[in-house]
Amino acid sequence: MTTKIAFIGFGGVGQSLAEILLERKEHLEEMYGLESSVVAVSDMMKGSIYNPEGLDTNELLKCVRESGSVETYPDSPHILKGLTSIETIQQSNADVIVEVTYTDVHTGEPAITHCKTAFENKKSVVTTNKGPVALAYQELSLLAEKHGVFFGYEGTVMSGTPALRMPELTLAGNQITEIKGILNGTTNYILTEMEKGQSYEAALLKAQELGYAEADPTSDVEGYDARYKAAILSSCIMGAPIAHTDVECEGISSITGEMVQQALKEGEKWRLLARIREENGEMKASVKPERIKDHDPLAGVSGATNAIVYECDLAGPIMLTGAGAGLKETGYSLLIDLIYYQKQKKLAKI
Ligand SMILES: NC(=O)C1=CN([C@@H]2O[C@H](COP(=O)(O)OP(=O)(O)OC[C@H]3O[C@@H](n4cnc5c(N)ncnc54)[C@H](OP(=O)(O)O)[C@@H]3O)[C@@H](O)[C@H]2O)C=CC1
Ligand SMILES: N[C@@H](CC=O)C(=O)O
Repeated sequence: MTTKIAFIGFGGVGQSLAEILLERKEHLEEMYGLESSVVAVSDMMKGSIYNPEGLDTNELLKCVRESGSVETYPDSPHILKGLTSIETIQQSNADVIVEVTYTDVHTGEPAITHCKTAFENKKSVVTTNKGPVALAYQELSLLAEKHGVFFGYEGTVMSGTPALRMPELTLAGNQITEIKGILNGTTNYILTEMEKGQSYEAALLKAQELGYAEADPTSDVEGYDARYKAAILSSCIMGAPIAHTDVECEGISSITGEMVQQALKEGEKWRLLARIREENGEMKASVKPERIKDHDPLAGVSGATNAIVYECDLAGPIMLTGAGAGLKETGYSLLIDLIYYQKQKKLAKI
């Protein structure tokens, strides 16, 4: 049965998933039985469109890229334009809501409300928005369970690199005692560009152009994005919810070009490191720039690549490295969730 999809937010990541679904259509149907149809898009500035019978994704992407609005899509008897995000979630016939609005690093809204509304209307959610998972994971996963729907959020930590499913599935049975890593692509890109002599400002601009940075890049450079990711890892992987405000947080805005060059001369590199560990029965987490030795595996992680180390009591330390940001990579993280949604549907769990 065709999975009907509604996009709430249609920026870089949303458009990238739409493109992947188009390009891989046959492969997804043959390999995973994932037949999908985009029925709606609702975006703050790019407008809103709904056709219960499905939209032509090629045409949709053409409209948004050429005119900046999905509402230039040709009219037809079934098409409805102008629904708000909440109306789209409540009134459309979508099975899955792809929540890809901006991450608000203080309140998690409006994404938390989008997810709740979807679950209460028996719709599944896949999202790369860190707000709902960092701030309301317990409540939202219980709500999804209560309504028998799926909640996928793989891309909220390290985009398309399976930083959440790998420990949950492949490292199952271990007790994970500590997690540390580089969890923000933008700041790692800036620091490594500064190592090559580039200025902080020029590197940040490039990270924005490449689609790595948050809508407001303060979230990246002040560490708030990585702080959300630390909170997500603590509740989803360590099983210990921690308030994001309890994560010690310092960004990279005070790191100067001179500091970066001085560290290099002394055989060290600056990296923005997140650490989550249990101390005296209490979960502690921090995000801060640290100077690490050149031979530390984390020092070799450059550009928008991220890395994470899980300290496992049985398997020992396991390090995973891969993209931490990027439109295609993050679009792909949503595809992983859609494939898992499809698997659950097949098992009649949802
Ligand atoms: N880019 C990346 O590498 C990664 C991004 N993420 C997360 O994925 C999400 C999407 O990222 P990305 O596509 O890069 O961001 P963009 O800023 O490109 O896209 C977000 C879109 O959401 C729209 N939007 C904002 N608020 C609302 C609302 N209330 N209702 C409907 N639409 C809204 C924006 O509208 P408009 O601009 O038209 O006003 C924009 O088009 C973010 O939460 C981000 O943190 C996660 C991992 C990696
Ligand atoms: N802005 C974020 C995007 C992914 O979460 C980053 O740079 O890591």
